[in-house]
Amino acid sequence: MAVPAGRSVVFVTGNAKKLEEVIQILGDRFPYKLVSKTIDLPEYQGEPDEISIHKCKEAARQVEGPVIVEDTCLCFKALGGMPGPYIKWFLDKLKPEGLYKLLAGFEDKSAWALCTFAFSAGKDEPVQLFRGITEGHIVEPRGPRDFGWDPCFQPEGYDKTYAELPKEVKNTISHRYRALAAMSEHFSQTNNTSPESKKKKPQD
Ligand SMILES: O=c1[nH]c(=O)c2ncn([C@@H]3O[C@H](COP(=O)(O)OP(=O)(O)OP(=O)(O)O)[C@@H](O)[C@H]3O)c2[nH]1
Ligand SMILES: [Mg+2]
Repeated sequence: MAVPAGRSVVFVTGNAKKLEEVIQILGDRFPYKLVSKTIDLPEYQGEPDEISIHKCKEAARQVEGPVIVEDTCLCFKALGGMPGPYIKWFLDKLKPEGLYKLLAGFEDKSAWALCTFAFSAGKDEPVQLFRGITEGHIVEPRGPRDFGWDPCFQPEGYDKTYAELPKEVKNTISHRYRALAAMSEHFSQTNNTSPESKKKKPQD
């Protein structure tokens, strides 16, 4: 499913830090004009794919046009993948210190961050998913506190937490970067092979 050339896609999120990273990561690599809209979409329950599909359908219903949404999970191996999509509430109540303490009784501190972008061309259109995973460990919080659980997630192969790493580094290894790379690649291909790509792109 492609978006007509030159069209805008609305990124619906209530999270300013997510939006900031998406803009930094995408730069001008995305073939459509990305505009953002702040809507606090419902926090659905279920498996990550189902949640992203629901979220995207609701966004498309409200925006009535092409939309992108994103849902982030932080999954602890020792807890069978929990908190997963419920990390928002765990973080809210426990803060990064409490997330670390949650694993006190377990030797295995390994975890993975999963980011799912979901795209729909509009209301009643199908939803496409693009996923990115970064593996790491849950550690005692270190670094600036300006974004969620970043201080307690140390990506594999690094001795710094997401929060301690320069943004330029986080943004080339993160779950969000990987999911966006998959989405950009898909749309670049769709864009290059669609008949519209051979025409001059109209300005918005
Ligand atoms: O330290 C972090 N580094 C990240 O890279 C990151 N990405 C998301 N989060 C947090 O994890 C929860 C996901 O929940 P979530 O996907 O439903 O997001 P949200 O409700 O804030 O926004 P949205 O659903 O309106 O887009 C929320 O608490 C986010 O703040 C992150 N924390
Ligand atoms: Mg949310």
